[in-house]
Amino acid sequence: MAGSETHYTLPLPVFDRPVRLLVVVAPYYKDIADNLVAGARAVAAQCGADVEVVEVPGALEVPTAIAMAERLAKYDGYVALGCVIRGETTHYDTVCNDSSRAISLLGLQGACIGNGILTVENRAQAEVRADPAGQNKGGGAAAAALHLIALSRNWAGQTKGIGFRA
Ligand SMILES: Nc1c(NC[C@H](O)[C@H](O)[C@H](O)CO)[nH]c(=O)[nH]c1=O
Ligand SMILES: CC(=O)[C@@H](O)COP(=O)(O)O
Repeated sequence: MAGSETHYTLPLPVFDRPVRLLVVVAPYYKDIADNLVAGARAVAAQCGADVEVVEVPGALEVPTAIAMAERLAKYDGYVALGCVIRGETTHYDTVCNDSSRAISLLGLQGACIGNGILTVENRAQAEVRADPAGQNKGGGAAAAALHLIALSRNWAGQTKGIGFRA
């Protein structure tokens, strides 16, 4: 790890055929969301991926929209973006946990999803995490989706098949 990095980052995958990414963003905090999308777009561009962006009202709607898109069989992967900032009530926990859980369940069903929904205590924490020149969590979520797409493509056709003997 070099300089001010806080964690190791895998090199981006290389693709030999087109990649279609859908970014599903909740612009509940619009400036934060805009930065997350900018970071995701920049990383997608580095891999030559095509990007479509759709907006939903809040983080809770993000996995629902991804599930709807997955049924279209049109995208190779998804980037979930948004920001949840703790308020006065327990609603914060519901929005954080349910959006995250639903995204994870979609992933276990085979969707290639990077989760870039920020779950923070205050706006300052969100700003540094969304900033493409800061922690760039939007870019990180795009990279995660791209890595899963690459893994899934590399493994396609490598099943044991009927009658396989080790
Ligand atoms: N409080 C935040 C929300 N809340 C809204 C929910 O996500 C949802 O849209 C509503 O309950 C209707 O189903 N959403 C965020 O993205 N961020 C928040 O901080
Ligand atoms: C994260 C939330 O759900 C939040 O913004 C709602 O705020 P509150 O708990 O004050 O209603």
